Amino acid sequence: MAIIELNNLWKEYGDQVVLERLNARVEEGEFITLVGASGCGKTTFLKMLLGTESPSRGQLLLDGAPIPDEPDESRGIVFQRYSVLPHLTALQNASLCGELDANRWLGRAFGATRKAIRARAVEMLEAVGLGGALDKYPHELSGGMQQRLALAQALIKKPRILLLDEPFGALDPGIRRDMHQLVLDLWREQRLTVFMITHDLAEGFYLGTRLWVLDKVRRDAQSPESYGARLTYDLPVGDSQKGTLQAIARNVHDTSRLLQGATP
Ligand SMILES: Nc1ncnc2c1ncn2[C@@H]1O[C@H](COP(=O)(O)OP(=O)(O)OP(=O)(O)O)[C@@H](O)[C@H]1O
Repeated sequence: MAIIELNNLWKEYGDQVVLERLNARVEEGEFITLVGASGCGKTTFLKMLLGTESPSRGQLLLDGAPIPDEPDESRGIVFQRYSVLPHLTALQNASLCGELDANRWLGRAFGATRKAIRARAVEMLEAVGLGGALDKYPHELSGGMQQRLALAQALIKKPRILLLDEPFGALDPGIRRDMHQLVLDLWREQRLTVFMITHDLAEGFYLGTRLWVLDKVRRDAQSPESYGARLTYDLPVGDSQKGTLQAIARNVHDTSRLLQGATP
């Protein structure tokens, strides 16, 4: 059975159609990279996978059942901007989720429970290359290190699905390459299913096992909100012929201009 299934999935906000008629099946272990013009609905789709937004029409299924309408342990997420707490050290940040689970009121665990939570946090921080920075505060970490910490936090509860919303967008090219390797290693070692948004088509082709393009097929310059984006390409990795790359770039560019109010 597919881990994720989209059946005629739509998302609307009031009169604005953001996503329309999405259909796809994703098997466990796939690495989907998502590209599309700014405002096309990529983050909205990720939020539906996370459970903080729900479909307007159609179905979004996890293991054949509707996605729970709250985030849970099966899905972890990393955003573009650092989502770590500034007043906690790396180790405290990574332990926080477990401590909150153990004691909702105090946000602290005690005794053997605390020891186990800390051990898991250290293990995860070592896995993302932060073993030497356990006691550092976020402002003492570089941008890349902060994203490593966010990854550790997202993976601490052993999710099956990892959602990445342009996690490397704010990083320098050299650091980005290191992060690519890290994400590929984590994906393989932890047998994750990954959905990653990127603005960088080359990154999408390089990292994914499958590339999705969200784009508006129907366009109305007078009323760009009447139509939503659809899945216009669903390509296996390696299908990186120049013509395909150029066609995708052109379509995404046209949609960008439309969304920004320019005549396409
Ligand atoms: N909670 C909301 N209420 C109303 N409209 C929303 C809401 N969330 C998103 N939208 C609208 O949905 C559209 C898609 O937004 P979304 O953030 O998913 O785009 P995106 O493709 O991720 O863009 P970017 O690449 O710039 O991050 C936008 O027009 C946005 O204004």
